[in-house]
Amino acid sequence: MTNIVFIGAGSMAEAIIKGLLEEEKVSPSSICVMNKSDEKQLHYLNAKYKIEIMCTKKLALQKADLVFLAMKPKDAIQACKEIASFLNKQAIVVSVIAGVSIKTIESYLGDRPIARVMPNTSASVGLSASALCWNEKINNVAKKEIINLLESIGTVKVVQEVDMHVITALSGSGPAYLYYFAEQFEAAAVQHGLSQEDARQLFIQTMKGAAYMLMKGEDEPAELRRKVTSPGGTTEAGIEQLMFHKVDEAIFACISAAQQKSRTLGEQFE
Ligand SMILES: NC(=O)C1=CN([C@@H]2O[C@H](COP(=O)(O)OP(=O)(O)OC[C@H]3O[C@@H](n4cnc5c(N)ncnc54)[C@H](OP(=O)(O)O)[C@@H]3O)[C@@H](O)[C@H]2O)C=CC1
Ligand SMILES: O=C(O)[C@@H]1CCC=N1
Repeated sequence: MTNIVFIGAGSMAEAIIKGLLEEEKVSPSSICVMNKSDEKQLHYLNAKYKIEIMCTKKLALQKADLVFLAMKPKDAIQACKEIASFLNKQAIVVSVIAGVSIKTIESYLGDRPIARVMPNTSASVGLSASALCWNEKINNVAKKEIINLLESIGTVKVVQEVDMHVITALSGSGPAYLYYFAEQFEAAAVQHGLSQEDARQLFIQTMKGAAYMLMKGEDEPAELRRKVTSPGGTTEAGIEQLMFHKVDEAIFACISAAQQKSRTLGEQFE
């Protein structure tokens, strides 16, 4: 993939660009990024990553091998209309847009190779959990190239498109839930007298250690929890409060609402 164009220059585009460049999978000069109007953001990206920003839409898209659609769902139709006539026939379109189906994108960009990926912002440190699906126009060579490229920003799971809504809710939005937990646990520890610095460091390391234990996969999550929870001890007292306050129901409602929002966002454009 020698020429990559990003349509959209926000958080997700930057996270992917940062991950790709850090892995040296592509050179800065092979990436061109454009947005709707925020020139300051383009200059920031150019200064930080040395990627191209002054590209002419028509020329950049005519020679693009890969085009990332990285705008909000509400801007997707307008953006697709703006690029449709300039895209070359071979260009592979990779959409990171939440909710919007491949079929909808095909209806604006025509019958061409289109993939949909749901990454997350941990792409910027090479730790995205990306889910990927595609239409039948993507050949095996292109599949391998896309997977190879996305592996430079984290793990890649090839999935059925129908699963993308719940995946968006789980791992696309997921980092935000964990940051929310970090905020709340830190605040609670500070209210009980710990310094913010100590609270943050201890909680981060706790999340990292727990994630590592889960990754090793030697025990189920429930068994790992049991090993921490001494009968009549502190963990039991804490978990009882999580159960009393129905955190399980809150988490179910969180995933339900997020996946439903993904469906609704997509349906708006069908
Ligand atoms: N943020 C996240 O954690 C994740 C986001 N996503 C998906 O990624 C997409 C982008 O999200 P995010 O990066 O957070 O959004 P941002 O708001 O940060 O960025 C959106 C970008 O799209 C640009 N844009 C809007 N309209 C057009 C247009 N017509 N032509 C070119 N560029 C345009 C904006 O330009 P300007 O600023 O000039 O208006 C801006 O650069 C969304 O669809 C989201 O669902 C997926 C996974 C995770
Ligand atoms: O909040 C959003 O809509 C996007 C999609 C997944 C993460 N952020």
